[in-house]
Amino acid sequence: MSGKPRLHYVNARGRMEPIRWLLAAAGVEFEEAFLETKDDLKKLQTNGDLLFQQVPMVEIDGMKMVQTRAILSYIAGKYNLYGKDLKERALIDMYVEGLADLNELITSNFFQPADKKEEHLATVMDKATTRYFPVYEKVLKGHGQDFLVGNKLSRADVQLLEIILLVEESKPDILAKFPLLQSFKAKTSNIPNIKKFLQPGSQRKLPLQEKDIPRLMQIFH
Ligand SMILES: N[C@@H](CCC(=O)N[C@@H](CS)C(=O)NCC(=O)O)C(=O)O
Repeated sequence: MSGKPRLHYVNARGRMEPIRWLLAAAGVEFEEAFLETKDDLKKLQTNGDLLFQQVPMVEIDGMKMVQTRAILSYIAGKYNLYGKDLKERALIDMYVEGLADLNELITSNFFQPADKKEEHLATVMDKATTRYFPVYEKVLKGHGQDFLVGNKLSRADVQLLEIILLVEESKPDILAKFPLLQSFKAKTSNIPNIKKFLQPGSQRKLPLQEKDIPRLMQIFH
């Protein structure tokens, strides 16, 4: 055992990607064990390694943690990315849950029938522009800091940057009307640990391709 957290998931973004992002932002090196087949998943299930028979699973500090949100909370708490008190934590949780909702909308686009994808994506982008991004723009404005909460980086900032970049893959000008989010993006992308994670060849995963979907379905269904 190297002592590094060991991530068990498929070689794709999915539910593990925010965990990769958070560890990278915290400057924590991690190892990945990719599930290639349904048998790999079955093996973990049979060994009793997965509390609810599901991944993501992260081996960390002698635990085999499952449930994405629980894993993220643990990492955020451990690496001081979760606010300085309960009130800051409450704000961080609200901001993060909003981002999780937006992320879910984006991800659901993959599962739309081919002839509905374009229309669905337009609806999602509209929601991003009218419901979600205005909130973060307003928070940054009201708060007057480079970060969403307090005056230091938190898991909310890390997840906001992840989602901005994700949305920009479908709509590169999505931040056109959000000047504070533009400077937020520029500044947080330049934080050394994050900058490193954004370089090609890091453990950050590429967008899911249509051709990968059958392979992932075969493992999970
Ligand atoms: N609430 C869980 C859901 C985990 C989940 O749905 N995992 C899927 C892969 S993304 C899975 O393991 N599916 C296999 C199964 O349910 O048997 C979390 O957030 O971690």
